[in-house]
Amino acid sequence: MTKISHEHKEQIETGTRNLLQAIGDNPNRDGLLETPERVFKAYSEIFAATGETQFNNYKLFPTDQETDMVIVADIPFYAMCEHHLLPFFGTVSVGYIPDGEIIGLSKIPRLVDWAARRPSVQENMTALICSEMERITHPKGVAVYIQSRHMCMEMRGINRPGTYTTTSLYKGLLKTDTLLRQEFMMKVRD
Ligand SMILES: Nc1nc2c(ncn2[C@@H]2O[C@H](COP(=O)(O)OP(=O)(O)OP(=O)(O)O)[C@@H](O)[C@H]2O)c(=O)[nH]1
Ligand SMILES: [Zn+2]
Repeated sequence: MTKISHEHKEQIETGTRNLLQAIGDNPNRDGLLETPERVFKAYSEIFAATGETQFNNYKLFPTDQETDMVIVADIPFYAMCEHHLLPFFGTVSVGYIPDGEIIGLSKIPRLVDWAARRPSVQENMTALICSEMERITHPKGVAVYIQSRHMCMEMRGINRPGTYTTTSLYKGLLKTDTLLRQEFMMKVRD
């Protein structure tokens, strides 16, 4: 994943100082002196895949075995909502029915991290993981299910701690075959 370029370091640091000043704090007090640089470092990680449209860090293996469905369930993720720049976090479950090619299993959590490391909303993150699984593995079907808590709904605004939002997207056989879809949901839902 690319990082925020060094030429943008100054921009983020100045922005952070302005923000601290605007909320009524003093960016020059001891406790805040290194904060702008820390924010730059943190955002470099948290937003590392901003603007990237294709996930490239994967490996495929040919297979002539018949496999009904491969599921990687409960992959933890942390992302930032694009409306408030506050965290939303939870788990992603990905299922797919291979068609002659399988993806290295660890690449699925890597895909989830890549999709999460940009300002986004849960629905778009769900769609991005799903469309990249389709593009990369050319499967007979894909399912993506996300369960997430949104800090913008918990620590401000409507203030509803503990509420969960679920989103899902089904393609191919997992959209058209109710039994397969039920099997996926049974395996990923507690
Ligand atoms: N659909 C969707 N909405 C989200 C997501 N993250 C945050 N939101 C919502 O984005 C909306 C933004 O609404 P606005 O009315 O523009 O912003 P706001 O005044 O801060 O809204 P409140 O949160 O209701 O105080 C809110 O309803 C948030 O709950 C997400 O991942 N998906
Ligand atoms: Zn939000």
